[in-house]
Amino acid sequence: MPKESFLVNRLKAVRYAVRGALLLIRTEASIKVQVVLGLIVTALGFYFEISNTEWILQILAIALVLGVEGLNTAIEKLADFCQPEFDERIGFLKDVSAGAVMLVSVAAAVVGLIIYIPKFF
Ligand SMILES: Nc1ncnc2c1ncn2[C@@H]1O[C@H](COP(=O)(O)OP(=O)(O)OP(=O)(O)O)[C@@H](O)[C@H]1O
Repeated sequence: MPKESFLVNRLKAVRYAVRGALLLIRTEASIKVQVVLGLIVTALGFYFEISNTEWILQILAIALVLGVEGLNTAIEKLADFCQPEFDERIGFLKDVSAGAVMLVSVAAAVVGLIIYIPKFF
């Protein structure tokens, strides 16, 4: 079978990644909540006509939370697949992974507060 070109391989990788992102949004409750929050702050961004720098920080914050949340979901699924039984090591792994989500979420919330508190008050 002829080897597929670099371009075809890259296009396939993009297709799989888009499928993964859609699966994540369709199946994971936590991601749905994060997506809704992302849409709300995006609407606020348009309403308050935030600056380019504020848009960049807001987009990075949203992408960081969704990205880390996605990786956390993948780690949880992989852990459940590798060890469905109770195992302290799996508990540690899942706690650390959830902790990473919490850290970026707190940072994103602080970014949001720094942008919007002055606009509301
Ligand atoms: N197999 C296991 N062995 C030991 N502890 C586990 C195991 N599975 C889950 N835990 C503990 O329960 C916590 C919650 O795990 P769970 O897989 O339900 O994640 P979750 O955060 O509820 O996921 P979701 O994003 O689906 O709501 C983990 O952080 C961990 O402390």
